[in-house]
Amino acid sequence: MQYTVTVLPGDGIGPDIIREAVQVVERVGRKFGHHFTFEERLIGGVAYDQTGEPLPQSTLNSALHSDAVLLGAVGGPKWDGLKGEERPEAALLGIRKALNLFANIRPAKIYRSLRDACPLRPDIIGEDGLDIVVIRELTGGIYFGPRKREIRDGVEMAYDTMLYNENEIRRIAHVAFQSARKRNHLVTNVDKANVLEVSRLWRKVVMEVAKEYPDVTLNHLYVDNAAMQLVRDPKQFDVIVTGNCFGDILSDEASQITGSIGMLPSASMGEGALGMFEPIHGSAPDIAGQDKANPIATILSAAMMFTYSFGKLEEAACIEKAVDEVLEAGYRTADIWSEGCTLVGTRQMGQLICERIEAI
Ligand SMILES: NC(=O)C1=CN([C@@H]2O[C@H](COP(=O)(O)OP(=O)(O)OC[C@H]3O[C@@H](n4cnc5c(N)ncnc54)[C@H](O)[C@@H]3O)[C@@H](O)[C@H]2O)C=CC1
Ligand SMILES: CC(C)CC(=O)C(=O)O
Ligand SMILES: [Mg+2]
Repeated sequence: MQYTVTVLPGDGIGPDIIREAVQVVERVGRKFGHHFTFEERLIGGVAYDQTGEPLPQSTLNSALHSDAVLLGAVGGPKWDGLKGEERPEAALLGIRKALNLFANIRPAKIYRSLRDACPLRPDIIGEDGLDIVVIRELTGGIYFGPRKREIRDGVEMAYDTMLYNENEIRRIAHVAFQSARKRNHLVTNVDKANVLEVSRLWRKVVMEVAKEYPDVTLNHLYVDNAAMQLVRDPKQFDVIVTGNCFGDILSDEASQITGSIGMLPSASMGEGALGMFEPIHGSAPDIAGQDKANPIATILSAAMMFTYSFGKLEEAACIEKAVDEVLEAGYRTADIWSEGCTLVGTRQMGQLICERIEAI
């Protein structure tokens, strides 16, 4: 097959990790007989520096006519002083909205070889490890509601608005229930319905959608309790469905259970096959350009691209198996390193995974 992929390295460690993910995609392409055209475009701080806007139209145009988008990360202290809409993060929100990628799928798995990197007691995780998925609504909620900063009566004030309509809630709820049907038939809805009106609507709509999935059990947790339960007993979860902000925070928390934020991939999908694939972490300016970043989250995001945008499950499984085998062989970037393992940099980790793909 022939695929066009828009590649958006972005800022900080973005170029470091994207370079490795692109090599992996090329290697899988050669192995399975696919041809890729990569269109590299600007996004984030680097785009602002070169064009005066963090999300140039040429980037959006490329994404819109591609089969998929592969993104590194955006942002960093260099751009922290910019106005809201000029900031690199605004570009990320903007491209998600422009492509209508409302469903952010964030799996959190513990690799057998990384049990030592999990900070929880071994009896909490048990022999069969952990495999949960956070389904985060991605184009609504407080990151997109009306906001303002102003001075009233000499006092500086600001507000953001958490806003959802029933259609936005219904479509993400369907994604969660359909996901649960392919997994362990359990959805945990996370909201703050004891306080927030928007959460009361959210919960009502999720309960309505649940009636269409009688084979799936639905639970509800308030987000503060959910944050606590994730580290107390993460195995009680299968699919977590939640809003944009809560999902952002809970998935970072879940990443620590798996060992490192450098391990967790994501897929952002809309109604069609076009998706954007990116690690859940940010641009990690503290380690950018130092060959220290873990590229696995981005490489696993590329695996999700094969599954969700191309429907190529064998190719995705090949990448996942290669990652597993490299970890089993004891190779670790610094964030997941432990005694007795071989410390490798970003490039070597990418290279090792490419070699395994060849060998599988
Ligand atoms: N999707 C995106 O592009 C996101 C961008 N950001 C932006 O990134 C910048 C930095 O944000 P932070 O809050 O520091 O979050 P971050 O996720 O970039 O970094 C948090 C910590 O995790 C480490 N880390 C992250 N990815 C890693 C990897 N692949 N390998 C090893 N260690 C890794 C970092 O070194 C840092 O200590 C900010 O400008 C923020 O707005 C934050 C989150 C998501
Ligand atoms: C701009 C932020 C919403 C990015 C982020 O933290 C994320 O999507 O995980
Ligand atoms: Mg985040």
